[in-house]
Amino acid sequence: MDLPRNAFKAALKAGQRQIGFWSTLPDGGLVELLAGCGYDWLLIDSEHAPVDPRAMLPLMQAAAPYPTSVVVRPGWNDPVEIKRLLDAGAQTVLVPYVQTAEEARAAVAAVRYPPLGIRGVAGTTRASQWGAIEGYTQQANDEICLLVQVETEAAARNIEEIAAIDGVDGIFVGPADLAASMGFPGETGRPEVRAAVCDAVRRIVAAGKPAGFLSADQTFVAEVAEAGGSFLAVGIDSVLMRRAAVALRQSWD
Ligand SMILES: O=C(O)C(=O)C[C@H](O)[C@@H](O)CO
Repeated sequence: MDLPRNAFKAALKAGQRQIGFWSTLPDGGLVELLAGCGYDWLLIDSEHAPVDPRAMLPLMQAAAPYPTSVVVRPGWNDPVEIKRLLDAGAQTVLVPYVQTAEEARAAVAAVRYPPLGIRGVAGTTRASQWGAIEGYTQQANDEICLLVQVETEAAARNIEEIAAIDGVDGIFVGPADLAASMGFPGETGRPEVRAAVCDAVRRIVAAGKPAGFLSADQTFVAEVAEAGGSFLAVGIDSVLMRRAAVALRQSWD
């Protein structure tokens, strides 16, 4: 059996825009539904969702039959958590709250086997199809895609240094945390925040790395696309569900 090719990593490298969706409600049926909706990538969140690596596994399995690339977000830049997600079969990881080149380097080390990194080597895991993928340990680094999240003013100041780290395959700008760090918690729509996000995206692209973003506000996503953003999550399950449910109820007032 061959190591599955990481279509998302290849698309980013080729400069192809990837439209994604954000999954925060940890239910296999819902993830399966979303995986079949035609998005290029589906983020399964564990930073802000009650999902540990054990709970992540059935969610990844639910998405696996569909032509969407699964991106998992661990709770933190933690090599132990990242290792367990990779062993469970994740190939693309979005690491939150990376603020410096040193933290980016640590994230790279967490996803790579030695001698390039510190990922622990297991004899057999789901990632290697329980050993059916010959040479998994030798090839795995090539197909793992590491995305890091820049989401504070300090991190934004360090974009060029973070982008220069070999092994960082893309940089995602988190608008909610960036807004909070700028002193505007909960106000991602403010002009200052939008300008800061677009400036970060332009600098990431100028530094030679793909830039990512998430918003349920399509105008904001369009601004970020115009600034050069290429992996763009355009919706969040909980937001979509609540908006639709409230609108339906209101249609009966
Ligand atoms: O800072 C952000 O924005 C993100 O990191 C994304 C959020 O975590 C996501 O849950 C949407 O609010």
